[in-house]
Amino acid sequence: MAKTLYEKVWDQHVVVATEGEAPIIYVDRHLVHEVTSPQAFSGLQVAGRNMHAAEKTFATMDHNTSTTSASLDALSPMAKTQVQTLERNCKDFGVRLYDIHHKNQGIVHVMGPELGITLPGTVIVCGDSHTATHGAFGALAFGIGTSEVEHVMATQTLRQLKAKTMKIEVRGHVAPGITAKDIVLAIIGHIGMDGGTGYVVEFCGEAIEALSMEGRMTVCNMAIEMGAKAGMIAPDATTAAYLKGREFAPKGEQWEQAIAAWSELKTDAGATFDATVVLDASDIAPQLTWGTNPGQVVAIDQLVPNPADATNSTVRTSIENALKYVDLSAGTSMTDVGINKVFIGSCTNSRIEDLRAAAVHAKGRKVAQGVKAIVVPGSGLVKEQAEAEGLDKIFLDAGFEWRLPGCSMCLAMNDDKLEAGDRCASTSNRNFEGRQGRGSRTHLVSPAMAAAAAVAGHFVDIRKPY
Ligand SMILES: CC(C)[C@H](C(=O)O)[C@@H](O)C(=O)O
Ligand code: SF4
Repeated sequence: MAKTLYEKVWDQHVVVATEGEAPIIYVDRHLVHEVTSPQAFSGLQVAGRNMHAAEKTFATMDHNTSTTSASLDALSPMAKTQVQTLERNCKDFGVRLYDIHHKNQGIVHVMGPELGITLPGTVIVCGDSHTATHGAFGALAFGIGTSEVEHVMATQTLRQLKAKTMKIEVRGHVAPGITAKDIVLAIIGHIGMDGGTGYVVEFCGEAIEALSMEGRMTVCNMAIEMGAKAGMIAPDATTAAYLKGREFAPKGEQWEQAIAAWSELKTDAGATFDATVVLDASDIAPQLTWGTNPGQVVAIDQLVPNPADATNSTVRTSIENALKYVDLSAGTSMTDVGINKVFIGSCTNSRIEDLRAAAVHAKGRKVAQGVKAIVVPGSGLVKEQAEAEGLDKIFLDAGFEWRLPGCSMCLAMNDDKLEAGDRCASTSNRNFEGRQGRGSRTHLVSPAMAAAAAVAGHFVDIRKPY
């Protein structure tokens, strides 16, 4: 029977399927960070259990670490406790840890792929919703809750219901300057913030195939922002080229075997999806959110929407509420919206390609007066590479701050927070009320759009001179 990519990976991982019960699936890789692991580790401790396969678990510190100092003393008491607890737990249970002094430390969804921990056809879980990122490699990757983290630690398996399947095809090619972030924001604008609920989404089509692995990760990262359980992209030559030679990727004969196995990881002709969405890539302009969820998005040459144009009263109310919170008036041109903060980073857009795209707009320019802009590489390796390419210098010369890796301003869980009333051009993935700091406003954009906003002081259409 013809199968989708998801069904193939799923079938290869079912360990127990009992009639009337959710199946149990095998987990190949478990990623861990300091925020969602303490209770899971202590659950094991209390039960006197060991980890089933500690070597398949990889830990990093990212959410509440400091991006200005690699010293524990720079952390708040709560953050310090979480970081130290992770350190102790990893030691006690024999888990490999990339701590704040390690050169591979970074955001869990940046660090995993770049070390080759993320591989096609695997099941990857982490106590973090943006685990969907790893689906860019044709892995089935999704976030789990803390009690499930403990279950995976103890058994290397997980009880899971099978999801429905959705195909999102982006046909044709994007115009120059249009990035993966614009593609995924356009998709969310099209299907809505809950359009993917209950589904594992497979992204496909020429525009997706044309993306680098960095771009594919950006797209899958935001699968969760359309409500999907996971996002997947079939592995191909781009995937293999990215993985070759990475620390935990297969080597020698095993590499050859892996390549052969990965070539099977695609949706068969004739396989059916429960839902299909088709977009035309050439219609996609630079995107930015205006509201308080990622589906409240427009193209840069559009206006802030008018609640009066809403199709029903629920939509009207949500537009009204969002406009009130973000303090924008209907009909305002998006290019007239000024910002005072810029955040280039997060597991959506902090990889080398993202920093290169931002640097193009920073080069030889200056951050506008009154704007504070920070660039936060996603990992130690990204930072190292960016510095080798001189990107740090470009940013610093332009007046951006160049920081240490971490989640940073994505979520207001560390020192990098926005203040009430701040308006931020952010390359992250969530823009709900207070996400980057109480009373702050977030506009989600691509790295190029964020850097351009930093130098202009307001949003600009990067397709034209500004
Ligand atoms: C802290 C963590 C549980 C959370 C998540 O799961 O997504 C965070 O990474 C986020 O982006 O809000
Ligand atoms: S960068 Fe943001 S979205 Fe990604 S894991 Fe960290 S907090 Fe979550």
